Amino acid sequence: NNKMKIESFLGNVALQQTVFEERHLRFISSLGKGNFGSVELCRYDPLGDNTGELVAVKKLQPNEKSTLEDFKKEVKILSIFECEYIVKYKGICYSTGRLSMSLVMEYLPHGNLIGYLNTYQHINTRRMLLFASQICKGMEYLQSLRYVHRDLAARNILVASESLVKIADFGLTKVIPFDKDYYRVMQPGESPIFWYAPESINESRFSHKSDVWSFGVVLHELFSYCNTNYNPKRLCMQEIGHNVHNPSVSMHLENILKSNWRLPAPSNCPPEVYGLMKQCWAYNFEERPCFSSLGKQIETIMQEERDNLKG
Ligand SMILES: C=CCCn1cc(-c2nc(Nc3ccc(C4CCNCC4)cc3)nc3[nH]ccc23)cn1
Repeated sequence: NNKMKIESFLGNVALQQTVFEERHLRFISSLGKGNFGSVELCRYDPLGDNTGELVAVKKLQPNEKSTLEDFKKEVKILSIFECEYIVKYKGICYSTGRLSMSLVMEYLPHGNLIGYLNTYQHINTRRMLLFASQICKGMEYLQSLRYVHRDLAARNILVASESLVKIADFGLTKVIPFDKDYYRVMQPGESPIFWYAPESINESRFSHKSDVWSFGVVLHELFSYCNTNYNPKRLCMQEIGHNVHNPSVSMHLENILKSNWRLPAPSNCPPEVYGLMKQCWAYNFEERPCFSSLGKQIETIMQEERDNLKG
């Protein structure tokens, strides 16, 4: 049993469990809800003089869907990542008494892409492509560690500055087993099916190529300025018919995708960018590009934008 204790201690040390003391975490405001929990803005102020740093704290809301085990997995996953395009892990906070814990992360001041693009409508194509290439690099990094995000969407992309975005919310992220190239989930739960690849809708099959499909939907959200009138759910429901209700929505969605309907090109979207989206939305996952190929194509389009601007 001592061996077990030593292993678990070393495990924690290896995880750099930077522990934040709850009594120094001052609540400031609520930032949003993610998978399995809510996120709050806090100041970690051990000196008590308001000189402490602002942090984003994700509190686990233990309920039937999410358990402490799921949350510990999310913490473990995020604590491993070292990538400028993935929201940074800072540590954890054990709550005294209550059998719960919180995940402490860097605070990104501009919120998620949806709020940001609704606020700043003047973002030009080059800036959009810069954001797209950063998300692509973050996804390439995830893939290099055999992780599938499973919930890539503009709501889960945070804005660090006017020239940097980061991927967040790894509540649904899974590691692909070494002997397969996909992950099958048993309990689909409340799935964001309008961001899902056909094989994820039909067979709950998730892979790097299903993340690529979702990346195409994020591109569509970006170039639609995350306008709620043209968001993926609304556009799909328009096509399916608003009188259709769960659970047959996924069946109808699968049918229109199979008959080759896709989200329409956003207005003023450069044709080569819509071409990228269409590549991501190949019905057969083997025909979809990988993130490194997408990254290179985006860089090329950015270069053409630069050349055009020079005229
Ligand atoms: C993404 C996934 C879903 C869960 N989630 C994560 C966060 C989050 N947010 C922020 N910053 C932030 C800054 C300003 C605003 C405001 C609010 C009022 N209206 C305008 C925008 C909102 C959020 N930093 C973070 N670091 C790590 C997580 C995180 C929030 N929700």
